[in-house]
Amino acid sequence: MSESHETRTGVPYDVVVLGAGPAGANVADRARAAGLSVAVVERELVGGDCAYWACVPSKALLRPVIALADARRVDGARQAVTGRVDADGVFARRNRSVSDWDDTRQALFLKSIGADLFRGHGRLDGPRRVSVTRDDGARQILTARHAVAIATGSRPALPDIPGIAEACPWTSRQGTESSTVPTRLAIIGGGGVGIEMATLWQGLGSQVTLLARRRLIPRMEPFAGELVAQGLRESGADVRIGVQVTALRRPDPEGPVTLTLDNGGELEADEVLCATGRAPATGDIGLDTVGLTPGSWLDVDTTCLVQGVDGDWLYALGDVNHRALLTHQGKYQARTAGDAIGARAAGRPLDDTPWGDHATTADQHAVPQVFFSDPEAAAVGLSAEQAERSGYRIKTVDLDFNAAQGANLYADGYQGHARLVVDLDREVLLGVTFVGPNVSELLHSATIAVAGEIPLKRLRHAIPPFPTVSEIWLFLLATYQHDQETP
Ligand SMILES: Cc1cc2nc3c(=O)[nH]c(=O)nc-3n(C[C@H](O)[C@H](O)[C@H](O)COP(=O)(O)OP(=O)(O)OC[C@H]3O[C@@H](n4cnc5c(N)ncnc54)[C@H](O)[C@@H]3O)c2cc1C
Ligand SMILES: NC(=O)c1ccc[n+]([C@@H]2O[C@H](COP(=O)([O-])OP(=O)(O)OC[C@H]3O[C@@H](n4cnc5c(N)ncnc54)[C@H](O)[C@@H]3O)[C@@H](O)[C@H]2O)c1
Repeated sequence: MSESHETRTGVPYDVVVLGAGPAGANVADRARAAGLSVAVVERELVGGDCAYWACVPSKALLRPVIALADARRVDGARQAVTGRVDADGVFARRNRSVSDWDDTRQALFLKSIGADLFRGHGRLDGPRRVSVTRDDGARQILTARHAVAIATGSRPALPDIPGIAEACPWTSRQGTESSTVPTRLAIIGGGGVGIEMATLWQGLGSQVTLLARRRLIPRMEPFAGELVAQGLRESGADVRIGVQVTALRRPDPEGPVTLTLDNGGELEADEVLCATGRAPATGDIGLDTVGLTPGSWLDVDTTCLVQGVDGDWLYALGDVNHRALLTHQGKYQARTAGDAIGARAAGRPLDDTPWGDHATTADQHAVPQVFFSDPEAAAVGLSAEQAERSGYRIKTVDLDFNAAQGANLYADGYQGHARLVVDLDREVLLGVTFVGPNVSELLHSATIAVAGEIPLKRLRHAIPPFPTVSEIWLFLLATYQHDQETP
């Protein structure tokens, strides 16, 4: 074996973290705060997909598109907006937001907390051991006295459509890193990636066609997808719902791509973007060496311990456990698991009862999510359908936002809709959904109400300031009270 392929064995740590995305960095931080030594293994960029190819660049790209649309909704401002979005300016903003895909600052964060960074591909090598293979082939073994935390995230899942390889489709990677605006962009999939990509590329000047098998953003209330589809159509996008792509053709790699549709039609585009979900990044991380199935999502308990592995040492956080594929939930899991690792290492008892210090209870009851489309769609907790399926006795309260004067002052003819899902037995909120301009900033109030299980009688005393978009709370709660009092 050559010098560069030498295997150095047994560098000992308390905790080894696989993957330095938001989940990995946060578990490292909490484990260090508990006084444990920590190694973090990263094969690409410290910061993960979120920082370079997902949340951060997509929101940096979307913000100018939505800022312009917001200005056009206000008489007086509208007249001052005469041009289109400047794509080069938007790309420059995106490049700054991802530090030109340079992770120096994020790596310095790991250094500042006292974690050691190992660059290379990490794999489990039996219980409590991780091998790291560098790009030059050198291999090193790290051992973990207390815990290994898998935070390797997810990757785009491509659909099994004939011609997919020849078509060289974009995924969210190209959708967030491209600095070229395709003249015609076809997007397959109507989930979060599909609607955000449609909003931003239509805003940047592409002619977008969004193809969805079912309704848009189907995990939210049905009205959310309907209003987002309406907004996309008003911006000029072609939104087709109930359509399947059955084949793709791109005979000339430099030429256009043709999509065959199940309704017999064809569609030609310059690029096609697959926004068809995610697969776990667990195919090549040595799961078989600890008795787990490579390529599977990792099932975890409330402290994020992986199920089916003996000895309380293997944790999985973030996308890889498939609980909620969101940065803020991954970070929450990582903080909770980091504290649990610290407690177990010190022999302290855990509080893993619901809402305890070492329980990720919010993953089950109060996951907030915002889609930064135009209008924005924001929801926390259960939709009415999910609540009914879970056996709750519920009442829904629905209102258009124009009930609130604050909304009408925020935007002329503010269009949006809100829904409360009330648990009638306890009179607390199970879920809240808002759709409309800038509702993203309303959502945390709803998350506090849902996670805090605040009785509606008390919530009535939380007065929204006049005249803000938040006034919608006043009208929603008054409507509920009126309906309860009216026989
Ligand atoms: C287009 C898009 C937009 C999104 N927008 C939002 C949003 O606005 N808000 C939100 O909350 N969520 C958003 N998400 C979801 C969010 O990006 C993920 O939930 C989040 O990135 C998950 O964090 P993570 O730490 O689990 O994984 P990641 O961020 O994927 O990080 C995993 C890290 O592990 C590394 N790694 C993988 N395998 C190995 C290995 N074997 N060895 C060493 N390192 C390895 C990877 O290189 C990567 O750096 C978006 C997703 C997409 C695709
Ligand atoms: N702002 C945000 O919070 C945000 C934004 C984007 C993505 N995300 C997260 O990233 C994850 C991935 O997003 P996503 O939109 O890729 O996945 P998704 O699972 O949310 O949506 C994928 C959609 O593609 C459809 N689909 C799958 N195969 C298809 C096929 N062959 N043909 C047509 N449609 C097909 C599915 O029915 C589904 O509606 C999600 O879990 C989401 O929560 C979050």
